[in-house]
Amino acid sequence: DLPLQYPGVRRDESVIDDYHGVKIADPYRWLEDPDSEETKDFVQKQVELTQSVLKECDMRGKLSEKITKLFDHPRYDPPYRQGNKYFYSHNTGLQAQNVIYVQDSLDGEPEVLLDPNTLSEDGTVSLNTHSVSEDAKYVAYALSTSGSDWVTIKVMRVEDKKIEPDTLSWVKFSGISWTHDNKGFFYSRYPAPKEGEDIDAGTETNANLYHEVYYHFVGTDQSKDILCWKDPENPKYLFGADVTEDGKYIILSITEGCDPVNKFYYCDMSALPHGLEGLREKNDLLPVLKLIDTFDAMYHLIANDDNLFTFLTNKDAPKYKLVRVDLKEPTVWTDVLQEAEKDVLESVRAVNGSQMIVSYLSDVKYVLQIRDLNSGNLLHQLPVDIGSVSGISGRREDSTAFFGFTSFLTPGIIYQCNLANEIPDMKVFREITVPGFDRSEFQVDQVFIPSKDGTEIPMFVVARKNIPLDGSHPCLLYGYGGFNISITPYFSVSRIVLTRHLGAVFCIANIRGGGEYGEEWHKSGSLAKKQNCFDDFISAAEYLVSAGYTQPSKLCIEGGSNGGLLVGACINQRPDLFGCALAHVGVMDMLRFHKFTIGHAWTSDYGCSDKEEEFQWLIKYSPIHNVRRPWELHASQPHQYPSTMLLTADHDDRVVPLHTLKLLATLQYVLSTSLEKSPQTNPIIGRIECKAGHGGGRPTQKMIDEAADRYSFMAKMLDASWIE
Ligand SMILES: O=C(NCC(=O)N1CCC[C@H]1C(=O)O)OCc1ccccc1
Repeated sequence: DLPLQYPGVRRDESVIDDYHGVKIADPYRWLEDPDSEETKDFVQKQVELTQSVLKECDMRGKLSEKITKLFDHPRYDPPYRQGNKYFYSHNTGLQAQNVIYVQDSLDGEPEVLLDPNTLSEDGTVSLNTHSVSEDAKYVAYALSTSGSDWVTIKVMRVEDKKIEPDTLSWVKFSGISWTHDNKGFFYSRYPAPKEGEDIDAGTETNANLYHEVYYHFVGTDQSKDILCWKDPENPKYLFGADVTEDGKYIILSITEGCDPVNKFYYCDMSALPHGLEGLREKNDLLPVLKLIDTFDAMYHLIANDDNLFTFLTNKDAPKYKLVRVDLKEPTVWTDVLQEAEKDVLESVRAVNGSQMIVSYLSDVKYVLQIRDLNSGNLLHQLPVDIGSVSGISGRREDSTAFFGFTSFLTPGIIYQCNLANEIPDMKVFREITVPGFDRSEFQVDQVFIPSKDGTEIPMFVVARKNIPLDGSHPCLLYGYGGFNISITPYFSVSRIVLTRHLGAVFCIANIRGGGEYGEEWHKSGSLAKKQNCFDDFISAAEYLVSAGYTQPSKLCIEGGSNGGLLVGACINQRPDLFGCALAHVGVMDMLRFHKFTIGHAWTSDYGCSDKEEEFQWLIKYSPIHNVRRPWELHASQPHQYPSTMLLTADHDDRVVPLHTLKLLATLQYVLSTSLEKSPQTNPIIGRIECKAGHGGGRPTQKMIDEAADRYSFMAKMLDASWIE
């Protein structure tokens, strides 16, 4: 087939930056302005080009139908108790957004409490977070529009569902934490942008700086909120304020990036002679005590008994451990639960008086235990399959805990764990079933493959049972590799459809940079060692070919955000190894990412081009700076780039769309010139969604439409055939 005709795009050769003496051109700098007519025109032309390619992807209809059908099953999150009521999130199947229900008891008649579907015609208003007051009289909730990170907090009375006038704006990266007098809650926000209300929040790119903590009194105007914390000397800092489970302390966690490290300040509420109102009169900040005032480790409060505080930490423990301190003797720390030999202490939930539910990550699978909170001693092992545990709910005053379980072939099970008995009994509280899904048709394997430097990389392989390893199967290899995030088994409707109807092999490579083996694993895939992520992913791809699962022309790589960077870097480094590449909302300009919205927080994994040594790391793999005509890469056997779809959305203010637009323009330009030497017939296209963001809060129909687009593109490019 003929090479695609790409839109002619202006290159401004006059934009040359000087990085520590190295001149770097940035001809598509003008694409960084989302509001310019020229950028809008660029986007429009790319949307039209992509539509013309998708029209030829004839599996789109069938994929959309199968994904819709399989997705149309009831889904629940584990319930949690607050006051004398229970709350849970539920979706009947195809609702745009999940709905929050309230019950008077676990088997009481559920009532709709918060239904975001009533807040917009197209389902683009989503519930970002919510928090019920201690007495369950109020629920405060944060709404996001079009998937932006900006949220507006509202308050509703639980009893009669009356929405209070309270409206809190310019909230971002915020929790909601109520004081136990139920008068109000702490939240975090940024100063209102100087251009005021008229921006289309989520489409702007300016940096988020000067985070602040406020306290809001229910029934008052936001202008009356109490400023509790800010730090103008450190504009990058992010703050989170929480009230302890006993209601006695306000804790303030301070981070300056995405590393698992934080400062930990606290304030004994009884030390506030006139309560929080007192702060307003004196125009003071919260009178905190600084327990931890460095960023050399993470301190996550698990429980306190008055001034005895128990923390989950990675201090001298890259696989995490539990420590305890008496606030009255802040230099004396004792170990409650030592760092494990191999497993990562992933989460701890204090429940049932002085017990705790402890979850470990063991070779990327969850292990669940009940331990004694005071001694750390093991009490019981809870039997869970290979998969992921989520949403552990339960408190110290509860003897019942709930948690969710999911895996590649398990849509979802909610377990109820009664801890009152000597032997805790785990029973199925709810099981999600998916009509038309027969798990016996599939199998899941976990393999460990050597990377370039010999490091063993775990990889999950999901396929139909007993496929012949004859290299004939379309294969989708997914990866992330950063920010201490572990990609553990989860039920994915779209991947099940691909495995069932295209005979695809779906693989997740747990490459370095993630949290799968703790902080060492994270660090060995970041900063100067970021190339390890790409080497690991390339090794995983080579294994899938050499083991006979697939062949390069049938291999598709996929990743989102930091995983989009992974895909962008890998097609530059090994264009010969893949037949297709799908990069969602990728970080593609590694020299400028820190200038936009919250990008400055990612220097903890990437470094920053403002520093010479770090510039040298970044320029070597930055996707937009390393696009080469394959002939330049391998004159002997020039291999064109894989068919590539870059995806982004206009309200993505986590990873701003300019990254994707600049890479799209660069690829289309470089790969469509000197075709005689480096033929490029594989299409390079962009899918640019409107009224959508980084991914969170996307309504069901938009998720299905995007999956149908990208996987029908993949099916076409891998020349896959449909299996009824
Ligand atoms: O930026 C992130 N998270 C990292 C993130 O979203 N990243 C990191 C790289 C690109 C993108 C992604 O992979 O989703 O979240 C905002 C935040 C909140 C509180 C403290 C620090 C930061």
